[in-house]
Amino acid sequence: MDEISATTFAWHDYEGVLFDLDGVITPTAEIHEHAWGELFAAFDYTEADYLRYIDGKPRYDGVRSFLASRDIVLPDGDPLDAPGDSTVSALGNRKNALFNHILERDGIAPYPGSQRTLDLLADAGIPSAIVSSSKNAVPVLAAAGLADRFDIVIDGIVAADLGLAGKPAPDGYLLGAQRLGVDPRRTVVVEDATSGVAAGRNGGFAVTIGVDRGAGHATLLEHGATFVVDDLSELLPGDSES
Ligand SMILES: O=P(O)(O)OC[C@H]1O[C@@H](O)[C@H](O)[C@@H](O)[C@@H]1O
Repeated sequence: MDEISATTFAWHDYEGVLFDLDGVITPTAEIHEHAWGELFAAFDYTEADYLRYIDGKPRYDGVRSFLASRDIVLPDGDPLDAPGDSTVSALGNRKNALFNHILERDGIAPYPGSQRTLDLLADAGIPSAIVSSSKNAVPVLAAAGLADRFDIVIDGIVAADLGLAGKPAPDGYLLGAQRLGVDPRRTVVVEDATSGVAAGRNGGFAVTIGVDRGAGHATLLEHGATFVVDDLSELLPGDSES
C-alpha cells in the first residue's frame, strides 16, 4: 500500500471513506479562517497562524494553541461563558458567533469536485461518514444541502460527549470507522488540515488523502498524507474539472 499515488488510487479499492468537512466537502474552512481572523485581529494574525495553530482542531484547542504561539495563557473558563476575551471559552464562543453570522449571511455550497465524489461513492455503494472537529458540522451540512447524505457524523459535539481527544489524535476517525463497520486498514481518510492528516496516519488508515486548500503539498505530506491533490475532482475517472 506504500506506493499509492493520485494516479494509482481508486475509490473502489476500499471499504469506506471518512471525510473531514470544513475545507474538504465545503469551503467552510475559509469562513472559520475569517472568523478566527476577526477574533485575533489585535495579534497580527495571518492565514499562516490559522493553518499552523488552529486548522482542524476543536474550537477551544484552537484558541489555546494560538494563544500559546503568542506566549499567552488564559484560564479555560466554562463553555457557557458569554462571548468575550477573559477565558479560552469566552474567546471561542465569540469566534463561534462570528462564524455563525457569516454562515447565515453568505450560505455555503459543497465543492463541485467533492459533490461529484459523494455521488460516485453513493452509486458504487461505498459507505462514507463525516469526521469533523466542528460543533457546527450538522448546520453546515444542512446549509450545503447535505443534511440527509450522511448517516454517520462524528462531530465536535459527539467528541465532547464521549470525551474523545481531538485531531491530531485519531479517536474521531476510529469511531467513524467503527460506526461505519469498516476496517481502518481498508478505509480512506480525506483531510485538508495538518492536524487531520496526522489523525489519519495516527489511526493506521489505509490511505490519508491530503486536499491542499492552502496548507501546501509538502506540509501535508510531512504530517502524514499518503498523497496530496488540489481538489477531489482529480480522483474522478475521466474528470479533471473542479
Ligand atoms: O468552532 P467549531 O465550529 O466547533 O469548529 C472547530 C474547528 O473545526 C474544524 O473543522 C475547522 O477546521 C476549524 O477551523 C474550526 O476551528
